[in-house]
Amino acid sequence: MAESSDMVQRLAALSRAARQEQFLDVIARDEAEARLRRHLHPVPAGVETVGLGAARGRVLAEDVLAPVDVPGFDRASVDGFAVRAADIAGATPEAPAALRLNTEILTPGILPEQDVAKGVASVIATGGMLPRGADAVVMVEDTEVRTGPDDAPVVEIRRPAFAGRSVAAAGSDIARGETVLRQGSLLTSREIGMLAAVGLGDVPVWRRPRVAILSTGDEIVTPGAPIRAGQVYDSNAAVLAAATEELGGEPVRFGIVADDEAALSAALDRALAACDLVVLSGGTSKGAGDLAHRAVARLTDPGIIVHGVALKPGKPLCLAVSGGRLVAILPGFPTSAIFTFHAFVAPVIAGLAGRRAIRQGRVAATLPLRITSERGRTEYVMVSLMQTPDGGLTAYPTAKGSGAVTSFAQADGFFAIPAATEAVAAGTAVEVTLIDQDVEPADLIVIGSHCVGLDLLIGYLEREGIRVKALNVGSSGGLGAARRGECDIAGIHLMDPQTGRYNVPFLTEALTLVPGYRRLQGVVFRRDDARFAPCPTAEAAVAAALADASCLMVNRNAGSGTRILIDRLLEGNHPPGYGYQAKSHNGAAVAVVQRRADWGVAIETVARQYGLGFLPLQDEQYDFVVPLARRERPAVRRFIALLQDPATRRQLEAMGFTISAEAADAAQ
Ligand SMILES: Nc1nc2c(c(=O)[nH]1)N[C@H]1C(S)=C(S)[C@@H](COP(=O)(O)OP(=O)(O)OC[C@H]3O[C@@H](n4cnc5c(N)ncnc54)[C@H](O)[C@@H]3O)O[C@H]1N2
Ligand code: MOO
Repeated sequence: MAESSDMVQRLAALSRAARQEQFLDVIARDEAEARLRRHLHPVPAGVETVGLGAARGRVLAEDVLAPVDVPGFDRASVDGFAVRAADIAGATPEAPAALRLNTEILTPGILPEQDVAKGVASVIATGGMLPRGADAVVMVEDTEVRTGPDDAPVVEIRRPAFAGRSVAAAGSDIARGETVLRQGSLLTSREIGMLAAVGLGDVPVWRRPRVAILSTGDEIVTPGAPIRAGQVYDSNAAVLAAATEELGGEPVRFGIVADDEAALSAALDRALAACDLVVLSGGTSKGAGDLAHRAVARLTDPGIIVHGVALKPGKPLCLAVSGGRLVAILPGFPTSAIFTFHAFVAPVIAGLAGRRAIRQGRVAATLPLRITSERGRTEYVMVSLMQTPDGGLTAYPTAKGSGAVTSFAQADGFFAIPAATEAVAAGTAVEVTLIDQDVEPADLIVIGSHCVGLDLLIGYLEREGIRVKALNVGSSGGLGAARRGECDIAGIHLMDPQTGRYNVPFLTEALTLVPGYRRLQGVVFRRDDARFAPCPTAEAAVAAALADASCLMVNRNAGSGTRILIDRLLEGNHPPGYGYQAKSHNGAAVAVVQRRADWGVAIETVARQYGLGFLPLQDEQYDFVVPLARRERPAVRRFIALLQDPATRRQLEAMGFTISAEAADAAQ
C-alpha cells in the first residue's frame, strides 16, 4: 500500500516534470527587460573614501577637479640651455649665436635665482624650472660651450628656436580646476595615475554592491575537491563572482546549496539580508527539480516578474524582485548562465555600482556555413572570429551548445538569429557583438581534428610569440574550412574507404598536404572484462563482442576517420550500441570506463590515459592540410619547420606517435 502511494507520487512528479508547467509565461526578451526596468531602479547605495592603493576597480562617486596645475611650473623638456628665442633668431652652424652663461645649474627641484637677460642663457636639465626671462630651451646637441674673451664661459647656439620650444608650460598637462575624471568612471591604472598626478591620496567611490552568489544542485562540487562520476564542478559560481568584480561589484559566495527546499529558502533569506542582489544558478527549468524556483516563489513585493524568456541560450531564466532587490535564477547550463548574466543581471550590477552604460563593440562578419535555428526563440550564436585573406572576418559558430562552458568562454562574440528564422544561409553577413573590447587577430588559424600532438606544436608556436587560434571541429569540418580558405592548417585523419589511404584522396587542387605522424588505433575495453581477456587480436575481440548480445559497443560520429575504420571492421554488422556515437577518442574511452559501453575504437595514447585494455588495429595517419594560397605565410612556414625539427619529433615519438615516412623524407 505504502509502496503504491509512493509510486503514485513519483508518477505525479514525473508528469509535472514532463509538462514543464513552471513556464507560466515565456515572454520576448524586450518584454523581460521592460518588466525589469519597471520594477527595478538600481542606484548606488552610498559613498566611501578609499586610498589610491585600494582604488583599482572602484567607481568614482564624484567628479574630480584638479586642485593643482600639472606640471606645476614651466619646465624644460630637454637637457640644454634656457634662452630668449629672440636672441638666437637666424643662428646657423656657420654663424652661431653666442650667449653668456649664468652661473647656476637648473636641475629639477632648483628654484632659479638668476634671470635670463638679453644675450644670456642658463644651463638647464630636463624637468628643470624655466628661469625668468627665458622662453625656450635649446638641446645641448645644438650647442658648444667655449671660453669667452674675459674667460667667462659662452655658449654657441647653432640653431634658432621659436618661443616655447622644448618648454612644457604650467598646467599644459592638467590645468587647475579642470575636470580630471567624471563620476561613474571605472578606476583602472590609467585613471589612478591621473589622480596621483594631481596629488590626491584618496578618492570618493561608490560603495560596491554586494552580490550574493549561490549554486544549486546535489551534483555540483567545489573546484579543488575530488569528483565522482556523475558530478560536475561548480564553474558558474566562479565565473559569476569574477564577472561581478569586473563590473565593480563585490561577490559574496554562499557556496553550493543542496536540492532541498528548506535549505534553499534559508540560504535565500540570508543572502537577501546581507546583499544588494542575489544570483542563483541551476534548477530553474525542470519541473521535478525546480526547487530554486519554488524558494523564490515565496518572495513578494512583487516577487517573480519573469520566468521563461524566448531566447537561446537562457530560456528558463527566472527574475524576481523583492523589496527593491533583484533575485535572478540563471539556468544551470554554463553558457546559458553567463549569457543571461551579461544580458539581464550585469546592467543591474553596473547601475548599483554607479557605472555609466557599458557599450559592447560590434563588428561585421560573414557566416561560413549554413546553420539552423529553433523557431520561436531569438538565438544567440557564439562565434569565433577568423580573419580572411581579404581582411574581412568570418564568424565561425563554436557549436558546442549552451551546456558547454567553452561556448562562451572561448567565443569572441555572438550574433542573433531572430525568433522567426529557421535557417541562415552560408555567406550571410552578420553583425557580431564582441565579448571583449577587441578582436585579437591571430597569426595562424588551425581548424580541424583535435590531437595532443598538435597541441604540443601550438604550444611551441605560442611561446615563440605566434598567436594561434585553434578550433576543434573534427576532420571533415577542418577539411571544409581549408577548402573554403578559412584556415591556415587543418589537422585531419580521414581514410578513403575505397583505397584505404589516408587524407591524400581528399585533397583538391588548391590544397597541399604537410605529412604529420601516425597514431595507433585499436579496440579498447576494460582490462577486467573476461570476454576480451583471451583475445590475441583486435579482430578476435570484435568477434567475441559480436558473439555476445549483451556486449555493448560505442560508435564514433559519422564523418570521423575512426568511424570509417569501425565500419570496415564490423563488415556490415550493427551490434548493440552501434547508434551510440561518441564525438572523440576521449568520449569513446570514457563510455567504456564508465560502463555505458563495453568496447570501442580509440588511439593508443588515449587508451593508456584511461587505463584501458588495447588491441592494435591499424595505424592512422594524422596530417596537416594547408591551402596553397597560405603555404608561404610566415606562421605556416614556422609550423612546418617546427614539425620537421628533430627535437620536436623526439617529443612526438615520446608521446606515442610515429613520424611518417613521407614526413621524414620531407625533412631530408
Ligand atoms: N525537457 C526540457 N528540458 C530542458 C529544457 C526544456 O525546455 N525542456 N530547457 C533546457 C534549457 S534551455 C536549459 S538552459 C537547461 C537549464 O536547466 P536548469 O536551469 O534547470 O539547470 P539544471 O538542470 O540545474 O542544470 C543544467 C546543467 O547545468 C549543470 N550545472 C548546474 N549548475 C552548475 C554550476 N554551478 N556549474 C556548472 N554546471 C552546472 C548541471 O549539472 C546540468 O548539467 O535545461 C534544459 N532542459
Ligand atoms: O536556454 Mo537554454 O539556455 O537554450 O540552453
